[in-house]
Amino acid sequence: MIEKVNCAKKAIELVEDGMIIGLGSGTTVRVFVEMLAERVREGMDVAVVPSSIDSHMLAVEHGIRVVSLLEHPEPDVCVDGADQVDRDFNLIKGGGGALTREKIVASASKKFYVIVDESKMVDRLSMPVPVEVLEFAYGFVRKRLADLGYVLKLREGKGKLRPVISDNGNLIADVDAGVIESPEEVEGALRIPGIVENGIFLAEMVDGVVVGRKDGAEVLRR
Ligand SMILES: O=C[C@H](O)[C@H](O)[C@H](O)COP(=O)(O)O
Repeated sequence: MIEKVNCAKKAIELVEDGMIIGLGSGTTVRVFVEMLAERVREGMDVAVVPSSIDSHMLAVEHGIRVVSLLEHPEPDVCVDGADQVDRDFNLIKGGGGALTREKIVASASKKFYVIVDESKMVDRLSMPVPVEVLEFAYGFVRKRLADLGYVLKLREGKGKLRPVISDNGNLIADVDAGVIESPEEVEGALRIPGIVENGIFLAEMVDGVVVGRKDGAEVLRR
């Protein structure tokens, strides 16, 4: 937890008065929101474009002004967590099923900063890749992935029978692609009609990674 706090503290330094902030989702973002709310109470004027219903509610509960991507199609900065970050800054995201809106908000923003504790830093991406799939296409997508040697598994929910449904009304599933040698290749292979989006965020999107450790945090840039 202290790692997340240190990480969020450092990320707050990247935020300036008057900014529109693309807001990611997840537990690290939650800590960031708490600190951002403090700044807002102190008089900082910012607004957020949330990437999930969860983040939207969180911002509202903390008294942070929420705006839409329709009004602000190019936020100044996006701050979001990740499930894994490799040595080149490729990411896997979507552990919370928010990958599609997160990828949209991160792509739309002028800068994209990833906030993680050091346990997320890995040599190579290796966890199953979250995907959002149209229910209509599920059988086809599963077969196409099996033909490529990948196993697709529907996400098991908590407090709900499967499948987990995204904020956009689609299925959330995970693709086991083993240890990923080439994130570009796997990301390309996951571009199948019916997969709305996949959880590989290529390094070219990332402006910096804020890594939280027990004794502080640092911003790594490419
Ligand atoms: O769908 C969820 C998001 O991609 C999160 O940003 C990611 O899962 C990291 O979340 P956390 O900060 O809770 O580890």
